[in-house]
Amino acid sequence: MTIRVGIVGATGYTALEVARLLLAHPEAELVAATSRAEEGTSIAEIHPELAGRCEVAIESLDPASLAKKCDVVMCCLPHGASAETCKELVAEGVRVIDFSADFRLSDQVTYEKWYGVEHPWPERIGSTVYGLPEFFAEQIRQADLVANPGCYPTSAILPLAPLIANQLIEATDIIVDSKSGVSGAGRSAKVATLYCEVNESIAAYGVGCHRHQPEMADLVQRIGGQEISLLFTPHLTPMDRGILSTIYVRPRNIHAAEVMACWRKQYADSPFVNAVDHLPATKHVSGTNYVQMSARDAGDRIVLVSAIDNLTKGASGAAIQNMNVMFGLEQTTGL
Ligand SMILES: NC(=O)C1=CN([C@@H]2O[C@H](COP(=O)(O)OP(=O)(O)OC[C@H]3O[C@@H](n4cnc5c(N)ncnc54)[C@H](OP(=O)(O)O)[C@@H]3O)[C@@H](O)[C@H]2O)C=CC1
Ligand SMILES: CC(=O)N[C@@H](CCC(=O)OP(=O)(O)O)C(=O)O
Repeated sequence: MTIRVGIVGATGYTALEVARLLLAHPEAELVAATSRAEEGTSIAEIHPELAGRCEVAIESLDPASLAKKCDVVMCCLPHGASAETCKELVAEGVRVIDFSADFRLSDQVTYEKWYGVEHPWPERIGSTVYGLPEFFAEQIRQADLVANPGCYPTSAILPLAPLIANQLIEATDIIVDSKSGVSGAGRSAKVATLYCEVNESIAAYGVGCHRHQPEMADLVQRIGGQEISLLFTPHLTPMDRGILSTIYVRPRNIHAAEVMACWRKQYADSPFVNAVDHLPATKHVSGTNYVQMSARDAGDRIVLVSAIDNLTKGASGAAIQNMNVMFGLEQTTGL
């Protein structure tokens, strides 16, 4: 059986990456795509990279019709707008992978504090599986709705969670310093992502108030089983894609070698997580679904470095990995 996939929000960057990955997937096919602005065109007209390879028409969103055509829908909308659409799609009986942050957190109070809006479907906050198959594959397999992880959180949770779970580092002294390519900000026009703003420049943003800070802390706590506090600072860098996170932790009588050993044991059966001896760079994982991470002793700290591609393991590759789990395929199929 071929898995029939639909994309909502087909004009964006993550949608393009889903379509690109589906072209190489042996068990799944893109059958429908929707957009508010580009109804009546085709996905190849909007994304010329796909010309001659993918001629799916773009239609306006009708949840009932999409549910009839699809086994799973990739909902590639911004947070806020996404929850409402996910609710309608799930009500129509189709399985949904939500790319936004709307269902990732454990509780409504934290969501409304950090996102500044009322949640349209609060019953599903805290009862939607977080789409990180490295830890939640069993729940993902059964799910009607999967909350695909945030890009920065993926780069921090994978290195940190096993170290907290095994009590190898101090839980209240963690600094996550991340750099992202500009595609992380999406395709819609914003002054902050104009060429002259980002070219030849690196800037911090969201200092002390970025909404991925509670997501990282929440998930590391849930997986690690103890309360943590962390400080997260993102930076925008003049690259198309990629995230590099440098994470400063305080060891509890261990060295970097024990961190590497812990990761290798934890992720022995996780095909996309690689503890590597070299210091990872975004180029090492570009266009792939891999996470590379490494650890170094540095005075009274250990420094962890992780690299992912924000559009692949940070979004669309992770969604395909989740889809594979939901439909009983190997996690690596098509990736
Ligand atoms: N870019 C990345 O690296 C990552 C993105 N994500 C998340 O994935 C989702 C998609 O991201 P990305 O593809 O980059 O975003 P884009 O901005 O590139 O695309 C989002 C699409 O959603 C549609 N849209 C925008 N606003 C609304 C709205 N108010 N109501 C309905 N539809 C709307 C637009 O399509 P149209 O106007 O044609 O309808 C747009 O093309 C977001 O939630 C993002 O936060 C998660 C991890 C990484
Ligand atoms: C570079 C850049 O702007 N990155 C985005 C995060 C990427 C993302 O899409 O996060 P969500 O899925 O949680 O929305 C940001 O900082 O908001």
